[in-house]
Amino acid sequence: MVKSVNVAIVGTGVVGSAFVSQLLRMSSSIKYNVIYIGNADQSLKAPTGLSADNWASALQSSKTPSLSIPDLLEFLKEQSSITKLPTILVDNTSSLAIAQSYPKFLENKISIATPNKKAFSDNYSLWEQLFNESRKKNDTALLYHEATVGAGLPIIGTLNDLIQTGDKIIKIEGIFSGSLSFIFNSFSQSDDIKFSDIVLKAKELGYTEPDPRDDLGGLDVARKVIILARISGFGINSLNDLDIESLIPKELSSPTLSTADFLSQLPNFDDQIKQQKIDAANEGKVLRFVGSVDLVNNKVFVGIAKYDKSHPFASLQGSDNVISIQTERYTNPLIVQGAGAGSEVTAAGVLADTIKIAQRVAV
Ligand SMILES: NC(=O)C1=CN([C@@H]2O[C@H](COP(=O)(O)OP(=O)(O)OC[C@H]3O[C@@H](n4cnc5c(N)ncnc54)[C@H](OP(=O)(O)O)[C@@H]3O)[C@@H](O)[C@H]2O)C=CC1
Ligand SMILES: N[C@@H](CC=O)C(=O)O
Ligand code: NA
Repeated sequence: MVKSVNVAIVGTGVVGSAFVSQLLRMSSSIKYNVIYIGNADQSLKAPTGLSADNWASALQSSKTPSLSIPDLLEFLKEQSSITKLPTILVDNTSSLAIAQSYPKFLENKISIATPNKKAFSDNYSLWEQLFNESRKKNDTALLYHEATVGAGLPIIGTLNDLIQTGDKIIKIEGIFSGSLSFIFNSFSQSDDIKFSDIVLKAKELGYTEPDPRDDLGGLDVARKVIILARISGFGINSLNDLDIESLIPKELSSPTLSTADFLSQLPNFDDQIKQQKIDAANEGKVLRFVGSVDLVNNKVFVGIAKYDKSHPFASLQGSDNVISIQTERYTNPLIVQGAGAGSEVTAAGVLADTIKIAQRVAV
């Protein structure tokens, strides 16, 4: 008999759209029953006849408003009970409110796959609720978040495997931001290119967070570093505990400045960052935005560093991430490298998690 599972998707932006299309195109021995697709405004509830080609126009013309979080939970419980199938919630938003509601969904036997970093890098109390002993033993509701670090690259699964098999993590370091990688790689390749133009290009290509200041301010890298530290047993309490180096000019750091105003004023500061690049080049070096977690001394670093042109971090391409994991067994670090942002690779990471969950819960 064919096994089935319900899938509810929130967020249909860069990652969410690619996710829905990949899911609806995928051939699989498990049947994925899409019961909800919603963005901030509209939704499709219990849709029928969806395909990779028609779902976006169906959603765009839908008159059904998106459900609030409590209403979504009730709707998913009701659908699980009508269809007698387990449900997977795929959160493709960057919403903190949705992230904070994961414990409620999990308590109600709804599994979650997500690239949203907020639940895992916010206050430690939420992390504890999600990964405490009784949650670990609960195999009716699973929580997978591979795409929260390195997008689709196998980082979190690899780290969990190393730890569960008894290895001890010594140091994790690398380039964790696809957008900053793209920005710095492009920036170091030409003298004519303007910093603000590359930032716009990274946004157009879907590499940045919904607000690119989350990338430029180092917050996105800090969130990834916190996630890796916590998985490795270093329970950083909150983002406030980290010193984060920022690329946002002080003059544009007001939280009341809109994203559009920030982007339109950024060109005024192109010369400032260009000077940093020239200073590094005069030393024969390039600038890179890096993160590291030292698990021997319980120290983290999030900021700009200078590398020799011959260093592997200096020769990255496009939006590549490179993550080096040094452990007791891997004294020469284990290295994962590849695209660390972008719609297709990230959606594939979320879809792979959805499949892993479905393989365990589908009936
Ligand atoms: N882009 C990338 O390369 C990567 C992204 N990620 C993570 O993936 C997530 C999505 O990123 P991305 O697709 O780029 O972001 P986008 O801004 O393109 O998409 C976000 C989507 O979430 C929807 N949304 C926002 N708030 C709510 C809400 N309260 N309820 C329902 N829907 C909501 C938005 O709705 P609307 O369309 O109506 O505005 C939009 O469809 C983020 O958490 C990001 O950090 C992780 C790895 C890589
Ligand atoms: N904005 C992020 C997207 C993936 O997490 C990045 O630039 O890496
Ligand atoms: Na990943």
